[in-house]
Amino acid sequence: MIVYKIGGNIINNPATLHEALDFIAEGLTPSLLVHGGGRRADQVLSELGHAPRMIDGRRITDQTTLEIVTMVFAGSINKEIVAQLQSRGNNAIGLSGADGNAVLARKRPVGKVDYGYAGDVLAVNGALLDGLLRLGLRPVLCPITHDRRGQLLNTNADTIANEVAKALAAVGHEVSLQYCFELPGVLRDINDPASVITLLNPDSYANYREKGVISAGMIPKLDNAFAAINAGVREVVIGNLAALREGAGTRIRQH
Ligand SMILES: Nc1ncnc2c1ncn2[C@@H]1O[C@H](COP(=O)(O)OP(=O)(O)O)[C@@H](O)[C@H]1O
Ligand SMILES: CC(=O)N[C@@H](CCC(=O)OP(=O)(O)O)C(=O)O
Repeated sequence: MIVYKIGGNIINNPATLHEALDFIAEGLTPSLLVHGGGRRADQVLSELGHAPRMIDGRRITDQTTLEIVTMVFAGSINKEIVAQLQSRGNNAIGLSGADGNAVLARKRPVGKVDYGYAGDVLAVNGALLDGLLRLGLRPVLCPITHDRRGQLLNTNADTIANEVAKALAAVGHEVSLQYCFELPGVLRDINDPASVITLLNPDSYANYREKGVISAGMIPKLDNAFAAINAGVREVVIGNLAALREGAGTRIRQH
């Protein structure tokens, strides 16, 4: 089983989005899709005069931001992707974390940083996702979660992908988690697409992070990737569409 995650830069470029959806729709292995859309949310927030704020790749989500990102992630992006998959013969079904209690979260406690309405995942409804897959549906999850007390929350999409992969691994599936973004992998030099780090383990990750080689949105992506591997997900691959097609990109190892 494959859990695909497509990120903000893929979604913002119609050509790459269509290419990614072609690739996902063609696959014969059962799969789920988790999407982000951080770039689109940034644009809409700015257009509405509400400046986006991020720390370490995670959004500070105040009440107005939550309302806007819900419209963007659970509304337009999720429904556009579902409609595009339908046009490719895939019976896709769009879900926020509140739908079918797919992803239960709790508001992140205020620590050094107050992230506002950011959700930390408590549980993924693996039985629901498994059931939808058995019906021949392709679940498409957006990064809006809920706390079961009526509060919607904003959760990093990489985290959702990782939690979904872990939940499916926990019910006995062999899961490959594939993060599709705009670069051919994690790079030693962000300006050199040929500098792909083909294998990362916790030590080399810590080292690259210390040197500032790995930063911004790549930090939650890799934190999640290591958490997934430690929880029984068979493989995690990070790369662009070409890399994923060829089995290239960056692979995450436990040691
Ligand atoms: N060493 C690195 N290699 C590749 N990308 C990196 C690296 N360090 C930081 N990044 C940044 O991480 C970003 C990917 O994270 P993010 O924007 O959250 O991804 P997504 O497109 O999946 O939403 C890249 O666009 C890049 O700017
Ligand atoms: C809490 C938090 O940071 N949520 C993310 C959810 C979207 C996301 O993760 O989108 P990408 O995959 O495109 O980065 C955000 O609001 O941007």
